[in-house]
Amino acid sequence: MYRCLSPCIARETSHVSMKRSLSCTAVNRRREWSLDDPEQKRLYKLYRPERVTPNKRGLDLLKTPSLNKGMAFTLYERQYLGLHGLLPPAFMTEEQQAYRVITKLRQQPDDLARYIQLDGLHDRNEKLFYRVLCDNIKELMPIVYTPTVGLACQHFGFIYRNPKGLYVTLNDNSISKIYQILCNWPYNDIRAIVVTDGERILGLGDLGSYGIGIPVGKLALYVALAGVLPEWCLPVFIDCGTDNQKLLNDPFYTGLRRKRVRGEEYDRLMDNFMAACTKKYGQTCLIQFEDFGNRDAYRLLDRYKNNYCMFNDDIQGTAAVVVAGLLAASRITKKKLSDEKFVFLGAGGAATGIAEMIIRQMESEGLSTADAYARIYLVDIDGLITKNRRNLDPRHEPFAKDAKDTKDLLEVVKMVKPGALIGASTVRGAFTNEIIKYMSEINPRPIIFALSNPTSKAECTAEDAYTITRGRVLFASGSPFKNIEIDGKLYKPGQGNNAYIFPGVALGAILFKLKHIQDKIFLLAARTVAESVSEENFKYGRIYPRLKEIREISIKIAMRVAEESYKDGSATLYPEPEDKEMWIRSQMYSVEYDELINKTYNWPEQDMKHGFPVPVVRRDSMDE
Ligand SMILES: NC(=O)C1=CN([C@@H]2O[C@H](COP(=O)(O)OP(=O)(O)OC[C@H]3O[C@@H](n4cnc5c(N)ncnc54)[C@H](OP(=O)(O)O)[C@@H]3O)[C@@H](O)[C@H]2O)C=CC1
Ligand SMILES: CC(=O)C(=O)O
Ligand SMILES: [Mg+2]
Repeated sequence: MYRCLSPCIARETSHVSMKRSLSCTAVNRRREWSLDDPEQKRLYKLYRPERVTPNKRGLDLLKTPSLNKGMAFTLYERQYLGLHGLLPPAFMTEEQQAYRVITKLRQQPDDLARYIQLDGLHDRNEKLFYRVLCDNIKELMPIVYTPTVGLACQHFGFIYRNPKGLYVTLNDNSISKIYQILCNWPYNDIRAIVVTDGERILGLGDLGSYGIGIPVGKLALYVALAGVLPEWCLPVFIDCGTDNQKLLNDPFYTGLRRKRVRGEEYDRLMDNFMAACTKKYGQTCLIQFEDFGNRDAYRLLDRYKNNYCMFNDDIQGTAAVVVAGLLAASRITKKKLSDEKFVFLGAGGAATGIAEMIIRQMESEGLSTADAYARIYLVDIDGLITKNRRNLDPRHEPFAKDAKDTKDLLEVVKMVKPGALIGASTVRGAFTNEIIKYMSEINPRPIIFALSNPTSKAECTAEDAYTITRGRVLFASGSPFKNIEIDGKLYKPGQGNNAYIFPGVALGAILFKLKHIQDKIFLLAARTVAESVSEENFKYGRIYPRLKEIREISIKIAMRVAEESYKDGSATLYPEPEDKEMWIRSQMYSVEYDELINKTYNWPEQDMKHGFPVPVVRRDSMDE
């Protein structure tokens, strides 16, 4: 029985490093791992990974980022693996290397230079890249993710060095052609894809193929914030053209130089892509949709969500993180969500997704659906969404109000008197000082979320929100803001970003092999994040946990995903792990270098050349 399970759980690492990763760091604070414990030994044998010694040597090994350790290769490894003399004679531990990297990063002139340095490290030495990222998540998340990733995407043609994902274009519009492209990726056991067509990159609009930086950044967080193995991850850009004339004129542009295709041809490309991915990687390969334009985001989610293991992060992930923040805030305001009124600036994928999840939460608190809709006001580029509006999007219909048409946000806020004002509009500074002041006059603890990314698109700054309300605001922003001191009190603004949600949901979906991801999973994730907000966080006016806690939160989310998904039959990993936490932890990526040589293995004669073993794949003797 255990044997038949192994293909779905095999992973490329040594059992030595697995033992180390299980016993190391915060990952295992609650339960000490020991093979002396018969139950743990049983689980270890059940879930143990394949033992692989790399079949690479010499320069080839140094140029393989997943195996390269640079000057951390020991003398023994240098001799056995044909590296002797190829490296400077000194040795450096991974820790020393990480210190060298962070020191250099801090000396870079700006964030784009830091992004380029980290990108180069990612290309050369994967473990060290993740080690530095994990050890300095608060400092480096703004580099590999918003806001700097937005800047990197804008300059992508100029800074491009090495491919980090796959490009599927209109010229490959058949299942077999896309399948062939997938076969060109160096890893076969892909379990998670993040895909974009680049039409709405953060709040920066259509960046065409320069948008590939977003899937790359999101997947870096899969690894850093949820311990998903890098070799399971695949960033994909779907190139169907761009309507950004500046890019079409850009000599460095990396994508198809044509206007975006819409309609049937676009849909066929997306359908073929989904079919090719599942044909190659199986029905449980997770596909996260990221930064699609407004006209496609919801449409594609509705089209695929029941047939594939997929979700739209901007709609569902964002909804969950905002509801988490609102639930945490309700512990301070002492008001349930169903007691509040909400005004949204923006009515696109993010805002509508959030509004719909708030409705679900209000219903669970006992409010009728109609009453719940009545409490939410949406304002988009054409103003307040009212019943007078022609060609109303069916999704917006239940939110439309019997009210006067206006494009003036202050007027809407004065009319509604909301407890919470939420921005997902990409309009910098739309929450004017006057609006923030009014919010603080009508609420003892006004809730103001400026979610638009990157920082340059935020509806207001943290400084304005805290200063104008004299620190009473319950504030969150999509991109990070610096701490603020008012009247001698320190405020640490929280980041209302889907990065609290998607890594954990993905971890659960991947490890428990979900067929599809139901909406309720995101509400569970929201509650899990909200429960993780401590009184200590509140002390600094923050309604989200610290970024460095996300890895543990991801495990909790993954456990709840599993529990829920076994109940409704969407989890397909069998036998069902009894101890789900142990199973999750045992599968997570360790940033510590693996030992590349199996010292206990008795090398047979035919595997020896010049007195050294030729590294080959071997099963570890523990199984025998
Ligand atoms: N913090 C987080 O985790 C996340 C943040 N975001 C950010 O939220 C923003 C929006 O994302 P998303 O909803 O997916 O994008 P969409 O393009 O789907 O929606 C943008 C919305 O803003 C509206 N809008 C544009 N200009 C104005 C204006 N001048 N006044 C009022 N409304 C306006 C648009 O109206 P219309 O449709 O009429 O043009 C549309 O409803 C982005 O900046 C994105 O980076 C997104 C996901 C997660
Ligand atoms: C955070 C994110 O997903 C966005 O801004 O699009
Ligand atoms: Mg996004």
